[in-house]
Order: sequence, then structure tokens, then C-alpha cells
Amino acid sequence: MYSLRPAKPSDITAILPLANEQGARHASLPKTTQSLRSFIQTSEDSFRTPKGLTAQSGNYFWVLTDQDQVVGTIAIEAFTGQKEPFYSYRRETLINASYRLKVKQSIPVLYQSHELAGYSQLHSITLASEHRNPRAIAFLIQGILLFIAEHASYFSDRLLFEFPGFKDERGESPLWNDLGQHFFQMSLKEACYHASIEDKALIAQLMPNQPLYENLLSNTTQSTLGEPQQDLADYYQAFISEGFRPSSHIDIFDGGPCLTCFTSSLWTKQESARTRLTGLPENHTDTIAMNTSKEHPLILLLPQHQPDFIQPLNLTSKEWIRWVTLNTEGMSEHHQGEGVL
Ligand SMILES: NC(=[NH2+])NCCC[C@H](N)C(=O)O
Repeated sequence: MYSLRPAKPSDITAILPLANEQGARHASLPKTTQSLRSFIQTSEDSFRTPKGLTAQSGNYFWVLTDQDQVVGTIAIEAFTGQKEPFYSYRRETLINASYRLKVKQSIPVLYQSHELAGYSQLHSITLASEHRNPRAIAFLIQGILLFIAEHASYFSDRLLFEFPGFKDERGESPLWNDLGQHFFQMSLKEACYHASIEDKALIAQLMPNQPLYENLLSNTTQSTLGEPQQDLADYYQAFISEGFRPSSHIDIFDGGPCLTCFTSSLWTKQESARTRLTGLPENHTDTIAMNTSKEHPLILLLPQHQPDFIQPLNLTSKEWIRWVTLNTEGMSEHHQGEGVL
């Protein structure tokens, strides 16, 4: 049975192998015991934020468990770009035209941008390989959105997820090979590691910050900019089903789409309901249910027709829960890539 709860220091041994799995991206999840310890400390402080006080710098780190074993992770940074700028490329179109020569070209140009600062960002998604199935993927993403829906005042009115970008048959990013590599002189994976939440100054120091004409990049790069990594279709679908859409921004390293959504229009926000424990209808489909505690949240996946599965919430009949139907629409059971987003 799957559940989501805040990560604790005692989870570190179980998180380390997930964080260090060979992945194309490995964006922001810390990879050492020491850095995980301080990430978990920040997270514990964030969950504790007293009511009425919004934590602009909150970073909430969750583990997905199956029968009490840690099998995945996900995190929410409450507001991007608080301590350091938040980097992406904005794509704009320029028209270059000569009336006399009858040449008219519309050329997409990439501008370094900090516009996605102030969003709440989902990040650090990992799933152990045996759990890369639609139910776990949908639960991981929807569960966290249910928490955001319940505690909306601690988060931005806009959400962001930097989806991993297109990779070629060798698993390499055409944009990275055309661009970032020349400035960082290292692999995408190493650059992601260095530029993770802990040392972002590197992006400002090394990435070119002048506008870039896309037609100077290779044909493969041009035709795949803004495309999601192909073997992560179920994760992509989970975001699309919630109302996330590609914005005019792309990831500064691998060109993946920056998916954004207004918090108020999330499917999970609109479809979820609050009820007393006794008011929970018999679940004819898989259902996500959580207590409404900010400090000690617990989010459960109740398999259909199994109302007793709610017991771990340890609630009295008068307490509130928020619940929503699990949405796996449009997902299929194919290979789920590295599972490290
Ligand atoms: N694939 C990557 N790691 N890209 C770098 C993303 C950096 C991120 N937008 C930030 O400013 O924190």
C-alpha cells in the first residue's frame, strides 16, 4: 500500500540509492548523506511553519513508501528564486525581412530569463524501478498537489515543473551537446549535479547570457527543443491531466519544457473534497486521502473498495480529511525510463 509522508533523517540510507541511480538528469535531489541531512532539516522546518506565517523559502521533501519501505521521493520548493535567481530560456520569435530581396524569415531566439521566479516548483522526483507504474506515478504527483490544494496559503498561485528534455539514442541531450557543453566542459549529468540547488551561481558564471539564434544550432536540436524526454510519457501525462502546459520557457541545460499551471485550476484542487472521516464515500475507484495536518501530513492511496485502508491516518470520526480520485487516464504500462526526473 502506497503512502506519502515527510522525509525523516532515518530515511537517508533508503534515499541514497534512489538519489544516485544512473539518471539522465538528477536535477536537484542531494546525493550525499550530509547534503540530504540538511535538505531534510530544511524540510522539517518547512512543515512546522506556524499558521498565519508563510514560509517564502519552504522546501518540503517527501518519501513515497510501500509497506513502510521508501520507494520514491518528491519535493516542493514553495517559491523559486528566493535566495538566488531562477534560470531558464524564454523562446521568442524575431522576424528578419528584406522587402527588396523578398526574404522573410521568422527566427526563434533564446533569451536567458528569470521570469519563472516566484513559482512553486515540484522537483526531486525519483521512483524505484519496480514501482514505475501508472498508479505510483499518478499518486506521487497528485498526492503532493492535494497537499498544496489543502495548504494553498503556503504556496504560490502558480506551479512549475521543469520536465526533462529530449534525449537522442545514446541518451544525450542535443541542446547540451550543442551549447552548454562548450561552456561547462563536462557532461550534462555533472553540470546538473554542480548546478543543483546548492550551487547555482555556476549557471550565471558559465552559461552564455546573450540571446541565441536557434537557427545556428544543429537541426536535431532545433527540431527537439521544448520536447519532453520520450520514455517518461506517463509522468508527462500526469502533469497534463492536472492542467500543466508547456510555457514559453525551456530548461537552460537540456531544453526540456517548463510546465506551468495556475494552482487554482489544478484538476486535483477542483475535484478534491473535504469531509469528516465518517463522510468518506465507499471508494469504487482508487482514492487518495490525507489528513489536513500541515506539520504531520500523511497521504494514502486507498485501493478501490478498501475503506479500512484509511486506518493509518489514525483519525477520530470528527476530524477532517481531503480526498480525490486517483487519475491514471491516458497513461500506459510502458517502460518508464530512468525514473529520476
Ligand atoms: N537540467 C537542469 N539541471 N537544469 C538547470 C535548471 C536550473 C533551474 N532552473 C534553477 O535555476 O535552479
